[in-house]
Amino acid sequence: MLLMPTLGAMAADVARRVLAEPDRYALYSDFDGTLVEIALRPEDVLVPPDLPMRLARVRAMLGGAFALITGRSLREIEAHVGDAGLEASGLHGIEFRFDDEAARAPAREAPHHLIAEVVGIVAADPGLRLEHKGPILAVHYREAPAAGGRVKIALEQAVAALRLPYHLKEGRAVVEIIPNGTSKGTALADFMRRTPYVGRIPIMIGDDRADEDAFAVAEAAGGLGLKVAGEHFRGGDEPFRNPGEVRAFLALIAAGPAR
Ligand SMILES: O=P(O)(O)OC[C@H]1O[C@H](O[C@H]2O[C@H](CO)[C@@H](O)[C@H](O)[C@H]2O)[C@H](O)[C@@H](O)[C@@H]1O
Repeated sequence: MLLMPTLGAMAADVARRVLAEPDRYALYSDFDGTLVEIALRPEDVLVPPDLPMRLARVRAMLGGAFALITGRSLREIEAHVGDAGLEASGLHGIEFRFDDEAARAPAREAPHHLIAEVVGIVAADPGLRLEHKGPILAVHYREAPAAGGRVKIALEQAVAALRLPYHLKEGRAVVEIIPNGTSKGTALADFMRRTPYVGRIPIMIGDDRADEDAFAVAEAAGGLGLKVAGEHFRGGDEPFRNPGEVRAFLALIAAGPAR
């Protein structure tokens, strides 16, 4: 028998509404901290073996209107969940994969002088880790929690001194340097203009600061931003208490309406 966490009232209500009228809704989900539990290092995340199949079923239930919106690269996401037939945006709105077209070419690499500065900052502080994602540089301090404040200041100073069109986005024990112009909000807006997402009520699920940009776009369009509790959202009233509950919510939708 499959043991699933009990869903909170709000998540259960949203699942009921989606199952009653699947053609009215478009669902979007973040990956880390939302579909999978946070791990010490990005490469350590554990993906439940049935997750890719569940994601594909949710997509089928919603007539295709289900996409991942993540800060990871699409290559990384595929390494973890396969392609699961999913449409997705990676790198905070820089990359996309749609069914009807090849992945858009990733944006240019971060400039060499920025990379050199950031490599220096990371090398000076034991426990920091640089995740080089092409256009985006992410500095992780999960293994050196006390370094978070000074890392942010050092990265801010580097971007300002080099006068680059980049901004910082703080995440869960990470600070990312991201080219200006895209976010998870622009990614969600991009999906909302396309078939089959267009005209549907958007529901975004996420656990982090970057997801708030997508929540704002979803809510402005009459939809919902559903928070997952963790280091960032800690109000105690989040619709999801952990990624296990998100997976249970998706499993309910994947199973379809009770007959
Ligand atoms: O948008 P997401 O799918 O939530 O991705 C956000 C960032 O997630 C990854 O870092 C986070 O998860 C790691 C694994 O659990 C954890 O070790 C780290 O502390 C978290 O910040 C990923 O490495 C980043 O590239 C993503 O932007």
